[in-house]
Amino acid sequence: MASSKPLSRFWEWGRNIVCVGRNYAEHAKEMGSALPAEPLFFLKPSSAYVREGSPIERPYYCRELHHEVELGVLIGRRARAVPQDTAMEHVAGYALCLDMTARDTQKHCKDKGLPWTLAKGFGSSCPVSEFVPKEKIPDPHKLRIWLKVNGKLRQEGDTSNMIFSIPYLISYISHIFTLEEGDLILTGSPEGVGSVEANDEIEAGIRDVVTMKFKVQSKG
Ligand SMILES: O=C(O)/C=C/C(=O)CC(=O)C(=O)O
Ligand SMILES: [Mg+2]
Repeated sequence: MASSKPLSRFWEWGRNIVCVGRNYAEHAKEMGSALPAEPLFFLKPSSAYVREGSPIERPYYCRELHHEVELGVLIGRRARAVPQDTAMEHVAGYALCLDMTARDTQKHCKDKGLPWTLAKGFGSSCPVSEFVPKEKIPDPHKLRIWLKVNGKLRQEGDTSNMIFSIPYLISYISHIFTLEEGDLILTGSPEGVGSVEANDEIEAGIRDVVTMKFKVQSKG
């Protein structure tokens, strides 16, 4: 377990949340989506952050709220058009993250060719664990990430199965816009995504590194 105190300043700064999609072949397959030739990404507002102790809230327009467990990469130093071979120098550390998704809304957006903001960017759509400094994770591509709902295992994946590696993602994104200190990159979900209901408890972890628990808000 990470023994260090969380560096909450990273979360409090309220920086950008950049999410990568379809970065695991098995998840793209379960969604019936083609594998991306280049990274697919979208943004969440910083108000999407939620820390342990606060609930995940289902947006009023959503009937099918899904969990996606993902490794988060926290940027520690500004990255502007950086090459892959120095990209990891810009990483401060990691966090476990959930990319909570209004799946029915996302399907509607996909069908209509609309952006995914309603489906992915609502308040509390980005629960995060405590911050894990990079020194505690020698190789972020050798991690086991998992998620349980009410004690039952739903997702378990290995970060070695990412289609686009972390240096590739940092380099790619940094050629489109500058990544600032405190920005968080969600690196995509492995397979096994599924629905949660009011009062469900989500527990998730990076094996031997960190765990976190969140409750889904009851209705009313
Ligand atoms: O392909 C789809 O229909 C949906 C993909 C996602 O929701 C993308 C992600 O957020 C992900 O892969 O983690
Ligand atoms: Mg995702």
